[in-house]
Amino acid sequence: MEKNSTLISIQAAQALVLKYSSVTSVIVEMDLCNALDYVLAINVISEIDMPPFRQAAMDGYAFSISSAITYTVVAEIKAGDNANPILKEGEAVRIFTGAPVPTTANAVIMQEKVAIQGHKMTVQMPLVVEMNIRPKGSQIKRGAMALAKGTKIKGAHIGFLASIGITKVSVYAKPSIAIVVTGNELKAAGTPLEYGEIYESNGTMLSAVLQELGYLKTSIITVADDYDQTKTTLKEAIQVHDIVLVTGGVSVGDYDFVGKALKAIGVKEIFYKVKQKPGKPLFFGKMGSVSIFGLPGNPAAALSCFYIYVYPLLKKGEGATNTQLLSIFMPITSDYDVKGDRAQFLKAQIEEDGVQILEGQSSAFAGSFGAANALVFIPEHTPKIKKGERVKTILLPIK
Ligand SMILES: Nc1nc2c(c(=O)[nH]1)N[C@H]1C(S)=C(S)[C@@H](COP(=O)(O)OP(=O)(O)OC[C@H]3O[C@@H](n4cnc5c(N)ncnc54)[C@H](O)[C@@H]3O)O[C@H]1N2
Ligand code: MOO
Repeated sequence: MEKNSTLISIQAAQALVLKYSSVTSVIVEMDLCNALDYVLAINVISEIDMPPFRQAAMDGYAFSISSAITYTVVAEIKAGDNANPILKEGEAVRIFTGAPVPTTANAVIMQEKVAIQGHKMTVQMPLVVEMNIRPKGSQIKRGAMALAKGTKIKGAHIGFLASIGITKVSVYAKPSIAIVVTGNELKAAGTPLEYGEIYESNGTMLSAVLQELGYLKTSIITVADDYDQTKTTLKEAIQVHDIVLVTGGVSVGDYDFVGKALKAIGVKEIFYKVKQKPGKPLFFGKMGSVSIFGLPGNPAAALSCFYIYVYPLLKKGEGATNTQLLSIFMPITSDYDVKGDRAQFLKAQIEEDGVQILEGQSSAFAGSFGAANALVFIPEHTPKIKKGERVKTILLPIK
């Protein structure tokens, strides 16, 4: 990492992150019930027809339509019954939702639409062949694709795959992610602060945000502002993780050891410093297949950089084609004076009539991020934005 590297543009930095990241190559088989938020690596093919038999969709009566309007009820079939009685003309069975419809019946009438007298059932509505019968395989046929490779597995997918008897799926392994927080001033919450200390929050925040995105394999490692310790810690973290997010120590101060340490252990710098606010001192490097981000220590800057650069890398790893966060153009709700020349990401809240840029834009303040559901992107050299002007609004992937 060179102190005087030229700042690169946001677009160039984003392109480099994608260039140096790839779809996760490790595929693991796992129990379906644990597969939430994993990305399917191999298509799932259904081994059964669903439904596996002609299924009653209503509680009522099943019969074969004839010219008669009154039928004799000869049997009862409920869900789970293994029964397929042969119905003669004029005969019906009492049937319940989910039960197998006899092969010899071609209609189910709901019980609200019949009159019953003893064993006689009289239909009180026009009949249509196959009414209220879910055809065998109508949801999915045996041999058809149930879920395509590349799908991020949601709760509904798990339900559908369970319905066709799938118990295991092959998914891309999730990367293991180290969050290395640097700084002598950092103290774990729970103990009183000495003068000059602050509570560590970047590690906790990034781990929570990763968890929100479905990445649970994270470890938070703390290191003091000490060159040798920083080197050893980073080396160890890189050896056993796929992605290393370092926060703090990436700027130019005498005690900012991250860049020097990364260089000394052989991390290849892909870029350092981006023409943006916040997050100017952002570092991205590679060591073998491991991606290393040096995020700024300022919490809001670290989180901005996470969404703009780390998120796309994670999406690429999942095999997604759209790796950036979704963005839309929206009018801003009041005039905004832009400070500085760098392109900016401003914490913002989408409201009914547009997007509001929030108070508290300092990269040291994490609080306003909590109120934000979007980041407004302001291109470089924009002095002022007038109320109603449409601005690029990046939607945050928050729950
Ligand atoms: N002479 C210059 N000074 C600075 C520049 C510059 O260009 N020239 N850039 C500024 C900008 S912009 C940023 S951003 C910061 C980034 O610095 P570092 O990444 O080296 O971060 P630190 O100095 O270690 O910390 C910055 C700030 O954040 C607090 N911090 C750090 N880690 C955590 C944590 N885990 N949890 C909570 N808070 C944390 C730290 O105490 C500092 O207050 O550099 C500027 N300086
Ligand atoms: O670029 Mo720094 O991230 O503004 O505070």
